[in-house]
Order: sequence, then C-alpha cells, then structure tokens
Amino acid sequence: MSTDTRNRILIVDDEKVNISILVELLKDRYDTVVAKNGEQALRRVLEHKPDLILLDIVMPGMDGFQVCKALKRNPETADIPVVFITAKDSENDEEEGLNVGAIDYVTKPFSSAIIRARVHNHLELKRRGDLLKALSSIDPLTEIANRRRLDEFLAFQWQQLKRSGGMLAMLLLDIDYFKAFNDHYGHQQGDECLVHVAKILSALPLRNVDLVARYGGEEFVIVLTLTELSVIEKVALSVQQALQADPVKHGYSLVAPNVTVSIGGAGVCPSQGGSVALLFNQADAALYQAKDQGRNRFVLADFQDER
Ligand SMILES: Nc1nc2c(ncn2[C@@H]2O[C@H](COP(=O)(O)OP(=O)(O)OP(=O)(O)O)[C@@H](O)[C@H]2O)c(=O)[nH]1
Repeated sequence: MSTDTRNRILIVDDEKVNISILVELLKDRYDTVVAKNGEQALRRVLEHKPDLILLDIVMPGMDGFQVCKALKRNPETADIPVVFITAKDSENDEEEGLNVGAIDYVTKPFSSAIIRARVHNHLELKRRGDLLKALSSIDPLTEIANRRRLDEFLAFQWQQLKRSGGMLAMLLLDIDYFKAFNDHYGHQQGDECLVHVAKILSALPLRNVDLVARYGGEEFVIVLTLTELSVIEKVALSVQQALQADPVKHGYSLVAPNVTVSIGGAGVCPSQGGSVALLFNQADAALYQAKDQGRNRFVLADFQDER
C-alpha cells in the first residue's frame, strides 16, 4: 500500500482523453498516476506502488492482458488489484480479462458513480487483504517477523540470488540461560526480555533486503542478503554491544550479570548450489558450538569446508 493516507491509483490508457476523464473522476479522493502504454505502466507500478490499477486493453505495444499477466507473475506486484476499463465488450474478452487475474472488468461507456463505487470497494478489500497478510507475518509478542515470514523471505531471496549471484547469510541467536531467567523472574518478565531483544535487533542498521525474525521460543534470526563474510561478524558484534549498552539484569546466568546471546553465523552463495535448509544447518551447528564453547559468543561456520 502507498505510504500516504490517500490511496494511489494508476490509470493506464493510450488515449489522453480517457486518462483525463478518469483522473477528473478520482482525483478528489485519491492520488492518481498515469501511464500511456503497457511498458510504461510496468515501470510506474514499481516506482509508485499503486493500490489499484485501472487498465485499458487495446494499446500499442503490450496490450492490457499482457500487462496484467506480467503484474501477476511478479510477487512484488501480484497483489495489486487490476480493473480493466475497456471498449471490448464481448463475453470472451471479459472472460480472458478475469482469467489473466483482473479483479473486475468494466466496459465503456461507463457510469461515473459506478466506477467510483467499484474503486472504493476494491480498495477496501485490498486494505483488508494487506492487513491480514501483515498480521499473518508478525510475531504477536515481539511484533517482528515470524517464522512464516522468515520462510517466505528466505525462499524469495534464495531464488533472486540464485540468478544474480551473491551471498545469503544467516545469524541464529539464542538467549543464554533463558530457562533460568524464566524460572527466577517469571514468564511475564521473560516475555519482556524477548521484546527487549527483538527491539535491539530491529534497531540494527540493516537494509530492506535484510530481515530480523523470531524463529520461535528464545531464538531469533537475522538474514543478510548480498553480503560478505566480514559483515556477518560485524552484525553479530553490534548485537552483543547493543545488549551491553542497554542491559537486562540476569542474576542467574553463568556467563554474565546481564542477558547475553550466543550466535551462530553462516553464509552460502545460492548460485553455487546448496539450499536454505543447508544454510540453516550450518548456522545451527555454529550456534551449537558457540553454546558449547561457553556461550555469549559468536561462531561463524566454516564457509569453505561446510559447502
Ligand atoms: N517467557 C517466555 N519464555 C519462553 C518463550 N518461548 C520459550 N520460552 C522459554 O525459553 C526457555 C528455553 O530454555 P532452554 O532451551 O533450556 O535454553 P536456555 O535455558 O536458554 O539454555 P541455553 O540456551 O543452553 O543457554 C524455556 O524455559 C522456555 O519455556 C516465550 O514466548 N516466553
């Protein structure tokens, strides 16, 4: 969804006059962006992230059906509702429009009131869908990404990097002696500690191709896309420094007076083989070593040997 409070609508038509009519009809309630052919529409969608697309069918170059198919193929744009607005009024055309993924099909000449009502309804459905998607991706306690979002994110980044090259890295973090923390301070304070650690991880200076997630229980994951081995260590160090700078007392830990984490890191190049599961196993084995070597430390899986 666009970040403004007003929704944004992309209008695609090769006829200037048709664009003007729709802009006039919608501009008091929505922000409008226009494109005069299919290729331009695909670029504008990525630039402006509209909440809804009104799409003509007959255009020079890519026609509306092709544009709609391309939008639905791309996971970044697949959820944006597409409404065809067209002079093509045969049953076959309407069927094709709906089959290629449009949410609605309106024939010209149209009624202004009905266009407004349909636009309103589709935007409301999109808003609810976006909310549901966001809720299903978030861990309710810490409000960071959950395991489902993590799995989706890893699968997506793996495919991207398989084509483009570059390293996908993962840090697995586990709070030290957390059972003792819970046992002595109580579950409620245990929860607050998890929220605190999640806040520290969320405040790391990461990029939007990276992700911080709660893997489950007292385990967290940081995924770094297109990174280098040295960065994995730097991020692990920043986590430990941030926990020291903003400490949570843990009188029952055997390694420090405050809450600490053990961290296992690993990196692989998807274009050279392997799998997300292998990356996980490597990070997990490194985490196990960090625990075994005394906790409150970072261990990086051996990149060469483990591949
Ligand atoms: N408060 C709270 N505790 C949780 C939650 N999820 C898991 N835990 C607790 O996390 C603790 C994990 O304990 P262990 O796996 O034994 O690990 P540990 O005590 O941290 O020991 P090491 O990892 O070996 O340092 C258990 O006591 C779980 O009950 C949660 O959502 N809230």
